[in-house]
Parts: sequence; C-alpha cells; structure tokens
Amino acid sequence: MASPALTFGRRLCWRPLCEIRRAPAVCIPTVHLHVTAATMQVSQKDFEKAQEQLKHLKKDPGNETKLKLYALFKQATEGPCNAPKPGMMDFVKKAKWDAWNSLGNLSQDDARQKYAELVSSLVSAEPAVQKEEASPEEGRHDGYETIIVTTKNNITKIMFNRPDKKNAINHKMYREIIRALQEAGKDDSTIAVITGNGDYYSSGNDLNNFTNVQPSEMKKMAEDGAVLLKEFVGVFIDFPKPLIAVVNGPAVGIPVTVLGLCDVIYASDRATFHTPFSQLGQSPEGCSSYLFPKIMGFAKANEFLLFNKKLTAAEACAQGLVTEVFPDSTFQKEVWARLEAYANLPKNSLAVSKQLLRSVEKEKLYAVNSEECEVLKERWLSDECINAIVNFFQKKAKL
Ligand SMILES: CCCCCC/C=C/C(=O)SCCNC(=O)CCNC(=O)[C@H](O)C(C)(C)COP(=O)(O)OP(=O)(O)OC[C@H]1O[C@@H](n2cnc3c(N)ncnc32)[C@H](O)[C@@H]1OP(=O)(O)O
Repeated sequence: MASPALTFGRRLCWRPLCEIRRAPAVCIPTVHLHVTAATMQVSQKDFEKAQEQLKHLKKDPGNETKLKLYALFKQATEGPCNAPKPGMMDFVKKAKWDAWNSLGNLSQDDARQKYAELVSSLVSAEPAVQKEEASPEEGRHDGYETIIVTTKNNITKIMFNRPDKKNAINHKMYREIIRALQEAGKDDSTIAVITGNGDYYSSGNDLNNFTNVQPSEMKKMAEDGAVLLKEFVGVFIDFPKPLIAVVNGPAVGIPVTVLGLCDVIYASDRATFHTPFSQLGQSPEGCSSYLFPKIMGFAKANEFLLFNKKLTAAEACAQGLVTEVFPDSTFQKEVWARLEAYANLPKNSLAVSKQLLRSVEKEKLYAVNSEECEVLKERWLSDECINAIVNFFQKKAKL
C-alpha cells in the first residue's frame, strides 16, 4: 500500500499559485445583478489588484494558503465547485477539489472579496525576518546553491539557505554541507560556524528526499541515504577546528542531533529543539544515541529522543545541549562579537586542543555512526516510516 503513495510528494510543488498568477483578468465573470455598478467596479478592481500583488510576493505563502487562494479564485471566477471529485490517491487534485467544494454556495462577490483580503494579509505579513542578501558578499565562496559560505575575520560561516523551506536539508544540501565543512577544515579560518538563514535554524531532513521513489528503487534509496548520512555525520566527527552552532531559530531532527558533535552551541531564545523520530517511524542519528545520554543523562535523553519532547532553548541549555541562550533581539550582535573575539585566539592552539578533547571518543563515534545508519536504512523501508511521510504530505495538502 505504501509504495504508490511515495510517488506523489514532489507534485506538491504546486501548480495552484502559478495558475492563480497566470489567470487572466478576462476569466472574471459578469457580477451578480444585485451589486451596484460602483461596488462591482471596486470589487473587481480589488480582485485584479490582488492577483497582481500575488505575483510580487517574496515569500511563498505555503500550501495551505495556496489552497485557499486557489479555492477562492475558482469560486470567484467559476462559482460553486462543479468539477467531478478526483480519486482518493490523487492527493493534490483531491485537496484542491476539497478546498473549492468546501466553499459551498459562497457568492462570487464574497469569494472575490475574501481573495483580496487574504492577499492583502499576505502582503502586509512579509517579510517578517531579515534574510541574507543574495548580492555579492565579502569573502563569499562560489559554487553553492543551498548554503551560503563566507570567510571573514578568521571565521568560516556556513549558512543553511533554503529559508522558504525552513532550511530543510535536501540531498544537494547534504552534499554541499559536506564539501563546505571539508574545505573549512582546511582553510585559513580559526573557527567555523553553522547557522540558518531566515526564521528557522533548520527543519531537518527534507521529507521530499523520500518521495518520487518507485517501489523497485526503495532499497537503493535507503542504501544511498545511509551512505550519504554516514558521510555527513562523519565530517562533523572529523572536523579539526572549533565548530560553533549559532542556532537562530527552531531546529528539528538531524541539525539537532549533530549539535552533540559541535563544540559550542549558542541559541536565540526563539530556538526550539525537537527530534520527532518515533513520530516519523525513524530512529536517532548524528551519534545522538550515544552522545545525548552522555550530555543530558538517560532520563532526559530518553524523553527527547524516544518521545519527541520539544525543548525550549532554556531547557536545552539547562540540559547541557546548548552553551548559552541570548535574547533574540540582540542574538546576532552579541554572538558575532563574541565569535570574532574567539577567532583572534591562536589558531593552532585551538585546533590541537579541540582534537585532544574529541580524539578519545573518535573510534566510538565512528562505530555509533555506522550502527545508527544501518538501523535507519531498515527504518526507511518500514511501513511506520512510509506512513509517517505520507501523513506529512497529506496534512499539507488539506485545507
Ligand atoms: C540522506 C538522508 C538522511 C536522513 C537523516 C535522518 C534525518 C531525520 C530528520 O531530520 S527527522 C526531522 C524531519 N523534519 C520534520 O519532520 C519537519 C517537517 N516539517 C514540519 O513539521 C513543519 O514544516 C515545521 C514545523 C518545520 C514548520 O511548520 P510551519 O511553520 O507551519 O511551516 P510550513 O510547514 O508551512 O513550512 C514551510 C514550507 O517548508 C516546507 N518544509 C518544512 N520543513 C520541511 C521538511 N523537513 N521537509 C520538506 N519540506 C519541509 C513545508 O512543506 C512548506 O513548504 P510549502 O510552502 O508548503 O511548499
């Protein structure tokens, strides 16, 4: 039952918004007779203006909102849903149909009005968080698409850069982080920093990594995933100089587990820490099955790793996972001032000291990493995991 469902994920890369954007003004039908000419003009003008504004939104409004926009647009231009109901397994079409159908007999005027109001609320909501400019930046390394890598003031900064996807880590991003860490380990910088662009640190493994997989390719997908994961965690284990995590916002899954392999972790008070592995039918990785009980004790690690307990930054700090928490309003300023001072310390002394602190554990960490990847390889083929991924995308597709 599970395999066909796995193929639908990427199709959630929505057409509705494009349809809405492309929808020409001529689609708009004649308005109802009870509306006066003046209101009719305003309403239609607002509707057209809203369509125009939608084209210029910087932030993707997300599937739920796109569904609402789609439904309201269809209602406004065609009236109540008149299309045949799609099949159960056609998740995207079904979600769109459900959304439109749920508007019942809402009048076309009201639909236009609601559409314009929704677009207006989206326009005024953006952009809440300052994002890194895509313009050339001092010390920027070339050749990365999913991360921004810069070296300045003896610090190599690796910034997750898929803010619209909450910095979810797709396969390309795993590979780019691996390369960036390998290069940062060898470059002239004294310390390296990992952080996120936008409101999230990272929402973890991109669940699309598991979609569009044919049944015959499932085993290979799991094997390749385990190889990539082992290499990814391996570069953290082997990183030769101080590695600092600047956790600017919520963190979910693998970016949390590898914090145990980072040397200092600074968090904004907006950050949260969550490892929903059992919820996803998966199991811990990033050496967290070994390091987290050491860091926070079994009692706390079990709740965190087994039962999906989400920690606030203050809780994570109290449990030893985080070094220090800063108010979000001064987070960047305070943290970077401190890091710049640290990066002026003698580079070689820092590197050998870090290696002394970590070397006793290395063989153990390699073994733990291998074992965790083996277990996950099996988990990814389990019904529990497949169903959890399907649930995630089904939830997204609902209004
Ligand atoms: C080589 C393989 C190695 C695998 C290693 C094993 C790793 C395990 C893990 O990391 S487990 C953790 C996996 N992550 C999650 O389960 C998080 C899933 N995401 C969410 O629950 C939510 O998106 C959220 C709580 C992070 C944020 O919620 P909200 O604020 O409501 O925002 P949206 O959900 O609308 O998100 C915006 C946009 O981003 C997409 N997105 C966010 N996170 C992920 C993700 N992990 N995978 C795929 N896509 C993600 C989300 O779908 C929205 O996209 P849209 O605008 O709808 O296209």
